[in-house]
Amino acid sequence: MTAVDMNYLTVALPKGKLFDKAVRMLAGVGCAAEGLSQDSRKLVISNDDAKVRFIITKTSDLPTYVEYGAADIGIIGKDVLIEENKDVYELLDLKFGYCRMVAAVPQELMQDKISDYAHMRVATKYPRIAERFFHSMGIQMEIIKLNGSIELAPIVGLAELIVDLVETGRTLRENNLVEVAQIQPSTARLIANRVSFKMKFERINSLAEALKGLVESEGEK
Ligand SMILES: Nc1ncnc2c1ncn2[C@@H]1O[C@H](COP(=O)(O)OP(=O)(O)OP(=O)(O)O)[C@@H](O)[C@H]1O
Ligand SMILES: O=P(O)(O)OC[C@H]1O[C@H](OP(=O)(O)OP(=O)(O)O)[C@H](O)[C@@H]1O
Repeated sequence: MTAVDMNYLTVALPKGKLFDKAVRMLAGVGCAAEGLSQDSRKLVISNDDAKVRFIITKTSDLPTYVEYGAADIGIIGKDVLIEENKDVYELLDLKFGYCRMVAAVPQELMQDKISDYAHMRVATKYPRIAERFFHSMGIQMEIIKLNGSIELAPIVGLAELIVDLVETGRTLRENNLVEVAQIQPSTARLIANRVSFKMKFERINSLAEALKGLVESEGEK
């Protein structure tokens, strides 16, 4: 079966922090498959009765699968959606996976104002977001792209600042870093391929409506 099989809905799920809750929410609106787990080595899991198949992708690749129509819909963090900048529809804020993108520095490098950091080096997994933020502040910076453990960079002198996600603040604290700017809050979003949204409108729209109802009922608890 190919991704363009009109009878199937292909749903992309990101491996990692958002996976379990995304699976639970989809199951809550009747979109499920047996054995759907990120511990499994299987990357495609189908439910032939419900005519749905799930694909499990690396987080940062998920918008690409949806943009190209290899998946009809997907669930992904707003941070990744902005960073990857793909041509997809954002259908719904699923209101989980709360975190925020911040700029942070080692305590001893704290300055009075953000412009005092001009021309320093910024380590980040999110170069587009970092670039855009400093540009909007009228500050020229050198952006260094890393793939994880960003907090290490200022400790070993690779960069003076970082732009990274903060949830509890524990990672910043334990590495003696302090926030110097809030950049962007993030939650998980439901996204759709533009063509799929038209061709499979009934199915995608009713799923999005059901998820919206679930989000609202969870918000009331
Ligand atoms: N504490 C947190 N740290 C990072 N992301 C978080 C956190 N809380 C929620 N999120 C959300 O979860 C998404 C996925 O995070 P996760 O750490 O699983 O992926 P990743 O680290 O970007 O992927 P990979 O490990 O493949 O590089 C993030 O894009 C963000 O939207
Ligand atoms: O505020 P906290 O609750 O401490 O969470 C924030 C940390 O979690 C994420 O890292 P992750 O675990 O995804 O590892 P990574 O940096 O290697 O991607 C993020 O990049 C921070 O390092």
